[in-house]
Amino acid sequence: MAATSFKLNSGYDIPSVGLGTWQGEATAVKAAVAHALKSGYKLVDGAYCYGNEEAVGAGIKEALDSGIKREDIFVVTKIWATYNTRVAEGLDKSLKSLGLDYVDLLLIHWPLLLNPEGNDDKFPKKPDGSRDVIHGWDHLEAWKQMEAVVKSGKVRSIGVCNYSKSYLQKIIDNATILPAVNQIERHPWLPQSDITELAKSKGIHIMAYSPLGSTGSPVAEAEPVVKLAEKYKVTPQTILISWQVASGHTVLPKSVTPSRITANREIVNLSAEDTKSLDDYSADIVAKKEWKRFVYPPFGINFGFPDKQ
Ligand SMILES: NC(=O)C1=CN([C@@H]2O[C@H](COP(=O)(O)OP(=O)(O)OC[C@H]3O[C@@H](n4cnc5c(N)ncnc54)[C@H](OP(=O)(O)O)[C@@H]3O)[C@@H](O)[C@H]2O)C=CC1
Ligand SMILES: O=C[C@H](O)[C@@H](O)[C@@H](O)[C@H](O)C(=O)O
Repeated sequence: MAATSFKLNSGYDIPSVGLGTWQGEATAVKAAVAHALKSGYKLVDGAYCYGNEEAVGAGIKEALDSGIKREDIFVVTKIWATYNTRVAEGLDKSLKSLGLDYVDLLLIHWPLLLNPEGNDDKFPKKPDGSRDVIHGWDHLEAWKQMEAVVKSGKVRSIGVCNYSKSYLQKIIDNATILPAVNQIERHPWLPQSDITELAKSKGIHIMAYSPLGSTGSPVAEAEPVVKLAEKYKVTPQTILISWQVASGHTVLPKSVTPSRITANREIVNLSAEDTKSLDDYSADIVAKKEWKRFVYPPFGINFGFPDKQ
């Protein structure tokens, strides 16, 4: 039986599958969140910078009003890069938008600082149009503020996103509270095994984002994925999602299409042999440097990802 949840190092359980909400237009994402939670999803993944947290909150409210209990759902939000020196303030903005008094998991979205006094609350730009990055900022500062907000009772677990091996090691070496999670792009064309192995060795849970390859689910066309879909009589997307759960990761497929949202929760029990066949395909992609990273914003910073050196 495929895992329905995993235990975090914070002591809380995290569901194995959650609904992604990035790039979801307000009306569609409200309906998607309500449909997902009413159809059995237990986790919703959002972020301040997605600009749709009021709609996510409205979808959550619709589900709670239908009788679902707050303690039975797991809500994730992320501190955006303009708030990495104002974590408590960023958290309060998201809680207000979501209409909640706590979130289950708060994440640092990217380990850099965008100018908090810049010309835009989310995406400040320099006169030349490039992103207004404050260079020389130490991401440990944000982590210390994350550790502080846990005491507020507004957050149950804290973690990071997009931390490469070197960035994660720096947190591991200096943290009072270890991250519960590292949320990273992960699919067969970008397994990020170096980061995954370090995280697992320290009890840090991996959440796989863009598991389908983001918009248009391009990774669903990978031949080994298509073959396994035929074998298990499911869609390639179901194979991609099930592979993550079989690997011990929480997976965050995004959809605003009700039928797809329902389908994305159907996890198949991949055999050890079939899981390994995808692992081997993925390792071969890396060996041939044919990796594909679909989410890499133009921050102009080297985060230490092997595929970006
Ligand atoms: N921490 C971070 O920096 C990041 C976090 N994330 C999180 O991960 C989530 C998922 O990643 P995301 O990049 O959105 O994309 P996904 O990899 O989840 O792919 C989403 C795309 O696949 C389509 N799709 C979804 N299910 C199916 C299906 N069953 N059959 C066919 N097509 C399907 C969707 O279409 P449609 O919606 O039209 O149905 C959409 O175009 C995000 O929404 C966000 O919550 C993502 C990126 C970065
Ligand atoms: O969470 C999804 C991604 O990280 C997204 O937040 C970024 O890609 C952002 O749109 C940006 O352009 O910097």
